[in-house]
Amino acid sequence: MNESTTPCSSDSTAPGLRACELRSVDKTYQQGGSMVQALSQVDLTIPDGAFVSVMGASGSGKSTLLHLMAGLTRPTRGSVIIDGDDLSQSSDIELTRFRRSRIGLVFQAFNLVPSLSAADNILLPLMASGKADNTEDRLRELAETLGIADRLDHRPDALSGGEQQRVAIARGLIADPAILLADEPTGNLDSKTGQSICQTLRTLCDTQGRTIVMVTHEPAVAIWSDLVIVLKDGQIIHQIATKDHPNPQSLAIEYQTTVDAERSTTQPQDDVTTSLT
Ligand SMILES: Nc1ncnc2c1ncn2[C@@H]1O[C@H](COP(=O)(O)OP(=O)(O)OP(=O)(O)O)[C@@H](O)[C@H]1O
Repeated sequence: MNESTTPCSSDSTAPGLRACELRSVDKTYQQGGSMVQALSQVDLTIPDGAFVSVMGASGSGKSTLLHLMAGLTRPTRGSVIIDGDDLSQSSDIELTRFRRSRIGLVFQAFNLVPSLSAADNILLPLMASGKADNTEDRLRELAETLGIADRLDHRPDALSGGEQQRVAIARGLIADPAILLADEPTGNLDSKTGQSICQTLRTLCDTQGRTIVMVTHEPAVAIWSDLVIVLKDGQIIHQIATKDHPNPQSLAIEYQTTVDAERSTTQPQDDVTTSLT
């Protein structure tokens, strides 16, 4: 199964509006004397307001896909269009400006500044672009939505892992970005805290129409999204509508069946190891 075009769509999204479009994207890295093809001929459209997960084995290209959407790297070939801007045509300065104003980034390791309060960490992207004036209402509103209104004066080391990730999500949203990109946002959290972060992301999508793209290895995390994109060897091999799955186990079975079917076309069944990571 190898779908050349993958139009993600979800019942909860408005038709026609596109937050993100990748057209015939290749990404090649130079590694020593050889080239590594991290992504190959990726076509993907993510509608405004969709919550999409990206799953795949280690090295399948998930982070590369996210980094391209964030403007952290450029495609070797093809176009990456975010909120109407073609990033492959942008200069370095334009890309930096784009990242600050149009992209929210959330990482597994939170990446908060230890010496700053939660409030200042959240406001950091606005400070960097000189737009931190009159942000008190926006800061309060976001902190209340994320359940950290009473933690704003604390530094990161006085916050739990879940609270730190909520601060990181608030920082990602403070500039009202076109897309929130999350790279394994629950990877450093216990499963209960991880589930509450997933629930918060779901609520942000449902109540504020946020477009979210999240890399995860966990079916129990991916089930919160609308659609799961499955990557293998730099190609999108399948998409899974989560509404077809009553629980993470059922989603895991479709994911694994897809990956195993791809494997069986390239190697004997006896060699197949079944792992979600
Ligand atoms: N900066 C880089 N230089 C050279 N090769 C790279 C670079 N970044 C990624 N790669 C290679 O590109 C391929 C895809 O990597 P990528 O990090 O996107 O995969 P991934 O699915 O996110 O993996 P993981 O789940 O382990 O984080 C891998 O073969 C990786 O070694």
